[in-house]
Amino acid sequence: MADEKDNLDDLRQQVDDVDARLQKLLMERASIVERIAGHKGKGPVTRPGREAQVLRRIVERHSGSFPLRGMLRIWREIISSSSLIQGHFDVAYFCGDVGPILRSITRDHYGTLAGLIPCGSAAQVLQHVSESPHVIGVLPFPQLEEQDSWWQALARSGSDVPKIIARLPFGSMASGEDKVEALAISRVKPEASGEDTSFLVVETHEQISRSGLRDLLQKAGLEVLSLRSYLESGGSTLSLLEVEGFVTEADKAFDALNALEDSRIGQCWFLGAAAVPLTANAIEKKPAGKGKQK
Ligand SMILES: C=C(O[C@@H]1C=C(C(=O)O)C=C[C@H]1O)C(=O)O
Repeated sequence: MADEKDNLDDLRQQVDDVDARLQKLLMERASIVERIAGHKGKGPVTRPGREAQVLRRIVERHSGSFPLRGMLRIWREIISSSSLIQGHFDVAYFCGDVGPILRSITRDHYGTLAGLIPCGSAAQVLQHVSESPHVIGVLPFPQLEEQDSWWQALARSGSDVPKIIARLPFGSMASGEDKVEALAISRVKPEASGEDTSFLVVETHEQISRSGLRDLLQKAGLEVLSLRSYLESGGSTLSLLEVEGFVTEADKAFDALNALEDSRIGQCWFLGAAAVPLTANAIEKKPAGKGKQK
C-alpha cells in the first residue's frame, strides 16, 4: 500500500535526483581511473585480482531489495568500461560446443564495449592471446578425462606463454548457465585476490594413482582440489591440478614439489591462478525481499 505522505511525482523526482547523483559519482570514478591509468603507464588495463576484491566488497555491503546479481552485473560493466578508459583490449573466446553460452559468459564479464573475437578452436584462442598482451582468451573449464584439452599447450615455460588469470562467471550472472564455467587466459601475469586457486601441470613418468599423486602434492604443502589427467603419446601422463591458494613458480610449495625427488615425478609448470568465484549461496543469502532490511 502506498504511504499517504508519498506523492508519486515527488517520488519520481527523488529517483531522478538519485540518478543524477549516481551519474555524477560514476563520472568522478572515471576521472580517478584516468589518474590510475597515469600511474600504470604501459601496465595491464585489467587487473582480475583487484576486480574480484571490488566485487566481494559489493557483496559484503549489500542489503535491501535491489537484486544482488543485478548489482554485480552493473559493477562488471563499470569495471570493464573503466578498463577501456585506460586502453584497448579484446576478448577471444572459443565458440565450440558451448559457444553461445561462452559468448554470453564472456559478454557478462567483460561488458558491452569489449571487442569479442569468436574462435573456432581453442588453438585459435591461444594464438590470439600469445600474439598480443591486449587480448584475453576465454576457454571452457577443462572437463575430467578430456583427451585433447587446451591446457596441455600452456604447460610450457617462457614469458610469452599465456597464463590463467580468471575464472568465469565470477558472480553467477548468466542465469541458467551457471553450470558452464570458463577460464580466462592472458599474457599478463596472474595476481592474487586474497582468495584464489592455482592451476599446475605435473608430468608423471610411471603409473601413479590419483590419490598417490594427491598425497605426494600434500607432502609439498599443496592441497589438491581437483585433478584431471591425460596420457601422452610418449607414455608419460600430464595432470592438471587445481590447488588451494595462490601458488606461483616462485612459491616455496612449487620448489618443494620439485625437491621431492620422486622418480615418478617429471616436470611441473605453473599455469596460472584465479580468484574463487562468488558462490550462488553467497549471492542468494542476501535477501532481495521487500521490507526485510532497515
Ligand atoms: C582502475 C583500475 O583498472 C581496472 C578497473 C578497475 C575498476 O574499475 O575498479 C579495477 C581493476 C582494473 O581492472 C585499477 O587497476 O585499479
